Amino acid sequence: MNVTSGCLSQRKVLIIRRMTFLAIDIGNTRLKWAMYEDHRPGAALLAHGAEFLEHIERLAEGAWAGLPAPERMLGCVVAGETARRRVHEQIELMLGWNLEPQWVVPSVAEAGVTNGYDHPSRLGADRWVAMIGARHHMLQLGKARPLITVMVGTAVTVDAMDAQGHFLGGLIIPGHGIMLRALEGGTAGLHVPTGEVRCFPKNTSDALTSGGTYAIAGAVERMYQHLAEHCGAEPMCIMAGGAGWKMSPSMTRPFELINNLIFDGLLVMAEKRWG
Ligand SMILES: Nc1ncnc2c1ncn2[C@@H]1O[C@H](COP(=O)(O)OP(=O)(O)OP(=O)(O)O)[C@@H](O)[C@H]1O
Ligand SMILES: CC(C)(CO)[C@@H](O)C(=O)NCCC(=O)O
Ligand SMILES: [K+]
Repeated sequence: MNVTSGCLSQRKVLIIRRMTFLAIDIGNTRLKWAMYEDHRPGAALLAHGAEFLEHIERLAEGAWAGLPAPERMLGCVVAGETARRRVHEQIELMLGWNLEPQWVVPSVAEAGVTNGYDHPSRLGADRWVAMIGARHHMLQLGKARPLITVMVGTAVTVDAMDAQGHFLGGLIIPGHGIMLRALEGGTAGLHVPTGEVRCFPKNTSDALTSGGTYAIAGAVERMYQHLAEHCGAEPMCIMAGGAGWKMSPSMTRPFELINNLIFDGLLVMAEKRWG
């Protein structure tokens, strides 16, 4: 009898403390989502997935069907108002989900990071969230240093923060895919298969693939130099994005590859918002 009631009350506590959290990242090409057991860094991942933007309408009947109802949701969107509205529609279709969707708007300061952009709210929400996630990672690993956050996706961004967590500014460059498509579209004779990254490319395929890769690696190297000189200290570098690993062999400085940087940033922000 005692044992049974003990189990029951334990179960009750578990149910009360459940704060399931849905994180959504609407990028330039794909929507990525992740369901966590709680809205704090390190929370257990319950489920995750990705959909091309043209397939957002599949979410409610597809990947989200059968998921536990999230208690809260925080998202990050760079794909524009229409994509955001289409996601709201999917959330509304979910039976039993009673969510007030919240979306990150870059501000002057959040979660220990300050924003040096001329117009702070015009900074891409993905860059803001990634920097907050990256700084959280750095502080967990050790002491505060200048920090470069690189995101390798449809576009590439290289963002610099000083050791105090002030965002100094950053670079936006075309992603590898856009660079190659621009060359294919803008020249008469460049239609070749993907090549290898080489120091001295001797065919068109290798020349294009290496050119794109070293354009990205070179931008990171330059930002590293700017930030090291500005701060008088060696920066740490954190790299994220689906194609980050492809850049690894071509990078010139030590860096850390982090898989779910945007989700990590959203978890940090969610904990600050909701405790
Ligand atoms: N060898 C490579 N080196 C660097 N980048 C690459 C390479 N191959 C592909 N990419 C880039 O990686 C991108 C895919 O990365 P990822 O999956 O993070 O992006 P996505 O989810 O499609 O983009 P977004 O988050 O902007 O929606 C492609 O768009 C391409 O530009
Ligand atoms: C630069 C991208 C496209 C990278 O995803 C995104 O962060 C964005 O749309 N930014 C808005 C412009 C800016 O950050 O200055
Ligand atoms: K609903």
